[in-house]
Amino acid sequence: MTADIIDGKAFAAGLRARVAELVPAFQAAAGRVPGLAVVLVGEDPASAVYVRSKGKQTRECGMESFEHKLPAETTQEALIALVDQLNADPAVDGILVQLPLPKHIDEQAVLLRINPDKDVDGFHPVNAGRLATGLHGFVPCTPLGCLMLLEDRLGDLTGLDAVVIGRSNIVGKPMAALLTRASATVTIVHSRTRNLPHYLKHADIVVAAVGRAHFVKGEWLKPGATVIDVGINRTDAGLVGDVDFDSAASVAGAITPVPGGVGPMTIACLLRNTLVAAHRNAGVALEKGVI
Ligand SMILES: Nc1nc(=O)c2c([nH]1)NC[C@@H]1CN(c3ccc(C(=O)N[C@@H](CCC(=O)O)C(=O)O)cc3)C=[N+]21
Repeated sequence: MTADIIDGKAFAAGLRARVAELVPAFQAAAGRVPGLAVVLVGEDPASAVYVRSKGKQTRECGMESFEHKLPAETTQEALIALVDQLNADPAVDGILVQLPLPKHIDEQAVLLRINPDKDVDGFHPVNAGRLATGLHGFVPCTPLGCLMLLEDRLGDLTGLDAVVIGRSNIVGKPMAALLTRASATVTIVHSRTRNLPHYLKHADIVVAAVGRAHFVKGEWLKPGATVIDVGINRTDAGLVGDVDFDSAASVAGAITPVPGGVGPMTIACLLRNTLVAAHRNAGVALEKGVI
């Protein structure tokens, strides 16, 4: 193995510490701490683990966590009524409705109901539009975390060739928008791309978000590439990414592990977005670039 391991877990801990440092000044100015509401519908065990860990890390940063656990048979109307209640609650700065939702609920209808200024996931079309047009808004946490790791490793990304594998609204598309904003040259490839290795051969940066275990092979990579693995695939061998780690690590210059790479950054960026939301919602200034 020749690649450096990008320690997302350590970077995320540092980001959470910076969030925690900024909470007291907000509290002094606003007379309250930032609040994050997390809504979980149903009993999916993996989702329950994430929600617990979000609540714990929110409190550890000195912010308030409001956890709403609803039964799997909750109606869309009842869920939307809860979103309305959270939209109207001045103690709630950020709202996260854990995905996926049960089949009988229209996910888009629920996400559309969240006040875009409390949409710390950045999933509302208004925030997708703000990102696409260069306005202030909320950027989805996973791609934001990936960008932070890339800039920490590479500094200025101007002119670098970046390939994003995957075109989801949650990762691929916002990742491409962020890299474009950072002046990288961006290619999006996906399941229907012909000759995917052809595109990877020139990529200085690869972000893999395909949802298929061990999909990206080391032999496809440009030597020295920086590889960000967004995959979380549960296999018999445990949690693995979308990148074939062993072969990739012998070609790449740097690579994120799974676990301990992008996953912890997602939650840290959620707390970061909640802190930013609180400042905006309360009209308290936050120094530019401080977080
Ligand atoms: N509205 C919404 N927003 C989300 O941000 C959201 C969601 N729904 N639904 C599910 C996905 C998944 N997700 C992860 C967060 C942290 C880790 C994480 O910390 N992973 C650890 C390992 C955790 C483990 O061992 O299972 C790691 O990679 O090191 C993973 C995945 C957020 N999601």
